[in-house]
Amino acid sequence: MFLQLYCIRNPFCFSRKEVKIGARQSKRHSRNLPSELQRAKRSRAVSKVSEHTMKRSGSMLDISEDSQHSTNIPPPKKALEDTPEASSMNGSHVTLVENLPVEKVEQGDRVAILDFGAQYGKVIDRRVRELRVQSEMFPLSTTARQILELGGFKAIIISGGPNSVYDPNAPTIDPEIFNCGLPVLGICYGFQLMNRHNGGSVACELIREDGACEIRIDNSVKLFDGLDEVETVLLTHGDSVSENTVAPDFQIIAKSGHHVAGICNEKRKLYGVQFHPEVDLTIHGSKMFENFLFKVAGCCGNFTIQNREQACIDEIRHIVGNKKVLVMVSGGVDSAVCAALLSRALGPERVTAIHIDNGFMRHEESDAVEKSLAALNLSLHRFNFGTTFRSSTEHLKPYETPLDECDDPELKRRIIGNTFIRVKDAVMKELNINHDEYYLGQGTLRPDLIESASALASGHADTIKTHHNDTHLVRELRKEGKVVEPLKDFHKDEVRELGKDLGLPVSIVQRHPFPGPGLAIRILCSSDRRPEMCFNGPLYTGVAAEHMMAFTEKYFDAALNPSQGIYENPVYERARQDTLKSLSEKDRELASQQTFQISAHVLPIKTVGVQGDARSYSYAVALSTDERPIPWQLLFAYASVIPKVHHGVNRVCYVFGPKVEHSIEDLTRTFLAPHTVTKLQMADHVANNVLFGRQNASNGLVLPNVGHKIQQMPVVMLPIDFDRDRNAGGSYRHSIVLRPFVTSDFMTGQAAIPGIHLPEETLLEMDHAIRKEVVGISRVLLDMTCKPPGTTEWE
Ligand SMILES: Nc1ncnc2c1ncn2[C@@H]1O[C@H](COP(=O)(O)OP(=O)(O)OP(=O)(O)O)[C@@H](O)[C@H]1O
Ligand SMILES: O=c1[nH]c(=O)c2[nH+]cn([C@@H]3O[C@H](COP(=O)(O)O)[C@@H](O)[C@H]3O)c2[nH]1
Ligand SMILES: NC(=O)CC[C@H](N)C(=O)O
Ligand SMILES: [Mg+2]
Repeated sequence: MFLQLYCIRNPFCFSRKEVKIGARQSKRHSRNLPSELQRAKRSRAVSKVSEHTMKRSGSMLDISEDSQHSTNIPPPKKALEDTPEASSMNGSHVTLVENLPVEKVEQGDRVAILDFGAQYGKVIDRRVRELRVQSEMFPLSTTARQILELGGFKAIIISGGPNSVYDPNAPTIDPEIFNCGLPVLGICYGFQLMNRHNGGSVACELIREDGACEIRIDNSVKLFDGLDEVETVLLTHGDSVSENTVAPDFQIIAKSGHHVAGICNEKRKLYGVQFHPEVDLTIHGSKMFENFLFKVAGCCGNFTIQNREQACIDEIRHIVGNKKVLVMVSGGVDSAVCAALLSRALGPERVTAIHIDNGFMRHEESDAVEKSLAALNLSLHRFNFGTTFRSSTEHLKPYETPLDECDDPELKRRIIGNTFIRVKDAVMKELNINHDEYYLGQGTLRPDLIESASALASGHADTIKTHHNDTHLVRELRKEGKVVEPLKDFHKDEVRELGKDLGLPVSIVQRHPFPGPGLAIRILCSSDRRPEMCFNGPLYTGVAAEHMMAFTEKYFDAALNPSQGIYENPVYERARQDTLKSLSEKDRELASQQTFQISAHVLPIKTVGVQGDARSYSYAVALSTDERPIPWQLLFAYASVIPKVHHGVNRVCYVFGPKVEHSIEDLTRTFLAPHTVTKLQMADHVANNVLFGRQNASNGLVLPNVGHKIQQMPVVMLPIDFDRDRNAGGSYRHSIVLRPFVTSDFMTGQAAIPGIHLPEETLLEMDHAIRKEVVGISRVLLDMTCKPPGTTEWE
């Protein structure tokens, strides 16, 4: 089939290309849980409570700026019974200090995890424990001797990390780890360390890989026993090992294109994988851990998992003693579960809940939150501090930019997080709460801490973004021992399970998350009308945008037109293969009768992403086409491939409507002004009404409620007018990005694909309804990016 592709960004418009596209075979398997674990899951007997009935009493408080409500609540609930037979996972803690304050444990097999600052270090720990093997996380400086002296360890797992092993200052490992006789599994950075320390080398390559990819494996080795020859795995790396840089005495056991994706020395029981078996996007990751733990390391899986609910309650009682807790509740599942646990542990009379409307909530969100939390029987006070948040500044900076003049996403986050704490202090004063008698309760989860690079989660992680519940002021409070966060070792799916066990209503437990900083981060601000585009990265150091587009052209040539001669280069060949594989038979057939015209524009905005366990802040690409039906398979294939070859790009979107004709050279000046927030509130409201089937479609039909098919849908505002009159002055219009997202734990995930995860008509209706009902909208876009390389949120 032939495709005509335009890649356009001022003034480097590409010529028309005629190109060929092939077919995709994609395969998904469900995880193979070991039968023991499945039995454990089935037999999980956790005490249930019936839903509370709401009793309201109490007075209105009078301290907020706009409005406030107070709901004082009912009699203590029966404390949760111990359920020794219950088997839910026990959380673990990272050993933070460098000199191993770990007790010798006599019974059971254990696995040591060396933490090199991975985003997924605690996910490794979780997978091991799910297989009923105890695991312990250690700092990267831990030596083989220390591990052997502690005793009981049957294997070592080395995590990924944000660094490059060849950097002079990169964290390194005790080489004896590879000679101490214990089986070792190195993951990503851990694999790269293993290869380098055993005589191989690692280099930064032209093509990086972020997202789910198909690799070929040698399933005759123990690690891959029982798996298919082609497996879907998550890769996220810029450094690679190639065939001729593998350590001597190691065999290649997996390949991703021309990159080596796995090595082993079976005799020494050393295995290294470039991909991440611990995350959901590696379809058979659990099976690989099972093979490593049981077939390679000989663990017996006899670890008894403690009742996690009871562990949380014990922790709360231990920290709080006979004092009280002021718990911050957003209406989301984490804080609701946290509040329910506090209430069980301490009795509701010792728990006060506050909900703060920071001015960046969704349309009428705080009303809905108050109603939904009624089911929790809490003493709930609601306050509105919109004006305070908007004018708040970062107190650590010498210059003070108020939030509503900020365009730096990290600065916005820090201001918002610290303002939450200052506002909480004002609320305590108003409620006559004595600081000495109260702890602060927060529904902080593992991903919040890991993404904020908290020492509570890892010693060496990169800051992807500062979550509002882990800013400087929160950390100060933690140091004083004034914070209680019982869910800090949980992931979202585990919190939901716990919430269900606690008897919380489905409406709360299954609610889509909403970030604390809310719409403030989802509005991409711009103080500059004419942004400079500057690509910094391995490929673009010191090189201007036109070079990037020239590279794009070359890449698209390589991907789609193999007959032009430059394609012996394995990088281009891999890119071409990836694109070809991503097309279904049907699309290929359709494509063979048609000519596609797709434009690619690099947008002059950067957003936060997570690549190779590190933060990225890179450009977004917008694809558009006049082809109908919309060639989704092809568009999603580009979305996966473009960031691999353009290290300056971490997101790819589709622009609904006609093909974008002009390059985007200027931005709509945008700040967090009230009318801007209202505009996004409206767009978000309209999009969610369509998603949850609450609104008639433009053709009069009621679309089905499909909200449960995805886990979240950030609705984001871009300071871009795609079709503005180029002779006029600046535009006031914005565009809206829809980010429907499919995930279980939010550590990794994928963009919802029209026709697979969500009906296409739902998305088309969202586009139509937003443009019809919200004034000043240019275009609606669909984010097609996996996490990694993009995050769930845009900012
Ligand atoms: N508007 C708010 N008022 C009071 N506390 C808040 C607010 N927003 C967030 N928080 C606090 O920050 C914590 C982290 O927020 P986060 O959004 O991750 O969790 P959540 O809102 O409880 O659940 P979800 O992730 O499902 O939205 C919350 O558990 C809560 O303690
Ligand atoms: O309470 C929060 N405070 C924050 O600062 C924050 N940032 C991201 N999120 C939510 O976390 C999940 C993962 O988001 P990302 O993929 O964008 O990192 C998604 O569900 C996000 O909505 C936040 N929640
Ligand atoms: N996820 C990782 O461990 C990444 C390792 C290294 N930083 C890379 O990009 O290759
Ligand atoms: Mg939330």
